[in-house]
Amino acid sequence: MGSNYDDTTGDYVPTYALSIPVPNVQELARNDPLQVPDRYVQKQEDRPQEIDFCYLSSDIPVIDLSLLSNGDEEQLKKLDKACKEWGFFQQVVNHGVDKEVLCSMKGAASEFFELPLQEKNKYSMPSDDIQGYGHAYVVSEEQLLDWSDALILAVYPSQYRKLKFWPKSPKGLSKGMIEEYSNGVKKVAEELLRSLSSIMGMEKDRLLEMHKQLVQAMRINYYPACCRPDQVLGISAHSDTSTLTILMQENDITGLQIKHNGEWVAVRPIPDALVVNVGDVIEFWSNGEYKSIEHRAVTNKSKARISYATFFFPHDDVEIEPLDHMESSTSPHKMYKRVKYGDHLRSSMKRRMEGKAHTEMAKTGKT
Ligand SMILES: COc1ccc(-c2cc(=O)c3c(O)c(OC)c(OC)c(O)c3o2)cc1
Ligand SMILES: O=C(O)CCC(=O)C(=O)O
Ligand SMILES: [Fe+2]
Repeated sequence: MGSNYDDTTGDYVPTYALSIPVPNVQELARNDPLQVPDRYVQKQEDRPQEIDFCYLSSDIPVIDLSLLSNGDEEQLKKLDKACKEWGFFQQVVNHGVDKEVLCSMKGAASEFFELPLQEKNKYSMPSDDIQGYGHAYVVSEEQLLDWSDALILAVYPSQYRKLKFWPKSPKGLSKGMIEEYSNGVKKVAEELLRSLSSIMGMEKDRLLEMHKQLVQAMRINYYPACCRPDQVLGISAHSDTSTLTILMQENDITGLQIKHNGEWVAVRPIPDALVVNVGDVIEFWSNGEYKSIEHRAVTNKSKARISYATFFFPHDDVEIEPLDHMESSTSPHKMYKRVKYGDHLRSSMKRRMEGKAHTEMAKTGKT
């Protein structure tokens, strides 16, 4: 497992997998809005089809964080059910992150993406890093590509930050702004981890302690409008390698879809709600009782969409394996092999995002 010296902070920061440089999609769409290059056209079976509305967005569980943090039994039951049946839930009310902070983050990020390419490229992601502006998870010249660009930043612990990738303009997407937003969603994640600890039959702080150090990274996705939204994917189907992911989406553009009982369900945004999904680490610790959710993002013809994913995950050295007490009558043995978290994260980054392939491989220990 590697680390790199960061000359802006003087710290050693973990390094990740190589990614092959690919064109900027926003520029591609701007230069030729009526064409989709072949490399972005998905295989027939992966293309977003019309969803037949077997499940509706409104079926996705909604959790009230303020009730949950007061130990409300009904919300705890709802959380347990949401994690078991969906791996995914929306919090509408009382998540505690100031609406102004959510709005400022959105305004600042759209200003960033509107900067000229030359300006944004000052923060360009090197091929041997996962931080910066560009594309991660591109592992072969033949791989089909997603219709999006991203800005990825490690936020906590602060020594993982590489400040050379933190935008200096526009002023709005400043260090202070990113920290304010990140501190807000961190409190939400910590609260949820306490409740998850309880429903997994442990002391409230146990899950947090098991991280050794709660690592937090942010990925701001930019999906340009696309003339053929039926042929491309904004982000291919995947589950997050995190413990939990908190996603903020635009209030008025639908793009996120989750796989539920084999069907894709559109997650229509609820204004100012934070969307939360269970990541692979919870799936492993819970011995598969709570599943990391497979999800993807689709594009649309008329509007660009921006989404803000914050990943929370353990320190690289933490050994992840199903907890002894999570072996149950339905899964009487440990379904996943023990793996160092850093190895799981890096091996998932060495592969293209492909649904839940990496959690399936973790069952055999061949990640
Ligand atoms: C030190 O800088 C970083 C470390 C890790 C990440 C990061 C963590 C993830 O868990 C993660 C992820 O789960 C993911 O979904 C598969 C993803 O792509 C959509 C990530 O880019 C990602 O990054 C970031 C920065
Ligand atoms: O844009 C979205 O709604 C999904 C983004 C996502 O899945 C991710 O960044 O991991
Ligand atoms: Fe994701």
